[in-house]
Amino acid sequence: MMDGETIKEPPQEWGPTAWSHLSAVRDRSLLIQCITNFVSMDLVANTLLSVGASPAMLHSTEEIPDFTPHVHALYVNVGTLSSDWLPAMMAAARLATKLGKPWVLDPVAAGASRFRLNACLELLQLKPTVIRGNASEILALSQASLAPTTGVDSSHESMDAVEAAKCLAQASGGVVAVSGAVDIITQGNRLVGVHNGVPMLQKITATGCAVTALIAAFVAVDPLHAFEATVSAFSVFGIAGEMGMEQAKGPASLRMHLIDSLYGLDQVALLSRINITTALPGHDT
Ligand SMILES: Nc1ncnc2c1ncn2[C@@H]1O[C@H](COP(=O)(O)OP(=O)(O)OP(=O)(O)O)[C@@H](O)[C@H]1O
Ligand SMILES: Cc1ncsc1CCO
Ligand SMILES: [Mg+2]
Repeated sequence: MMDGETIKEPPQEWGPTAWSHLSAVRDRSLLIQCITNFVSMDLVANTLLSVGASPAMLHSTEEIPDFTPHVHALYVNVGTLSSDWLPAMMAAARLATKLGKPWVLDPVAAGASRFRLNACLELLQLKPTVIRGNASEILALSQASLAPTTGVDSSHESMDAVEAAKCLAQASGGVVAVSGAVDIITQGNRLVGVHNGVPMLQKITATGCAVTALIAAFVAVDPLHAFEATVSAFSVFGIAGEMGMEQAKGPASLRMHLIDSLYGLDQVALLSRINITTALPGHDT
C-alpha cells in the first residue's frame, strides 16, 4: 500500500465489533462526564443511561480536579457556549489528556461566530480522541470553508466534508466523524461510511449531541481503538433510530422509541441491520 492511501476495511467484521462494544458498555457502569449544552442535557443523559453508562453533567471549574480523575471518558459540547463555560471545558480536557483518559469533542455550530470557532480551535489543541460534527461543522473546523454556517443544523451533506474530515483527522491526530445520511468516520488512512439511521433523527434536537455522547461511552471501553468504537457507536445509534421509527408517529415519539430501542437492542437485530461501507460514492478509496 502506498503512503496516504486509504485502507479497504473488511465490512463483515463490523457486526461483531459493534456488538462487542455495546456489550462491554452495558457490562461496565462507565462514568461519563458531560460538559454539554442546555438543550441536549436531557437526551444525552438518557442516551447514556439506556446503554448502562452513568452520565454526570458536572461543569464547574472548581469540581474538575476532584471529579475528572474518576471518569472513564469526558464529553465536551460547545452548543450553548459562553465565556464562563470555556475555562471548565479547557481544564477538564487538559486533565483528561494528562491522565490518558479519552475525551470527545462536539463542535456545535463551529463556524457560527469567531468566538466559537476560536474556542473549538483551542479545544482541538488539547487533542480530542474523537471529534464528531455535522458536515458544516467539520468543514468550518477544518477551515476548508470560511463562510459562516447558518446555525446548529447542517447546510451540507456529510459527503461534502469527506476531504475536510481527512485533513482534520491528520491535523488533530484523532478520529473525525461527520454525521449525516451516511456517517463518515476517518482516522489516518482509514475511512468508513455508516448507512444506518433515519432522516427523522434530524427533526429531534440534540440527536447529534446524543450520538457524540454514545461515542464517548464506546471509546471509554476501548480507548486504544477509537476508530472501531466510533463506527460501532454510530451503527448502534442508527439501528436504534431505524427500529424506533418502525413504531414512531413523528419526532416526539421517535425520541421515546429511540431510547427504548437503544435499551433493548439485541445481537440478532444489530448483526442483521448493520450497514457499513468502505468505498464511498465519488470518493476513490
Ligand atoms: N438523512 C439522514 N438519514 C439517516 N440518518 C441521519 C440523517 N441525517 C442525520 N442522521 C443521523 O442523525 C443523527 C444526528 O446527526 P445530525 O447530522 O443531524 O447531527 P447534528 O446536526 O449535530 O444534530 P444536533 O446538533 O441537533 O445534535 C446521527 O446519528 C446521524 O447518523
Ligand atoms: C438548538 C441548539 N442550539 C444550541 S445547541 C442546540 C442543540 C443542538 O445542537
Ligand atoms: Mg450538532
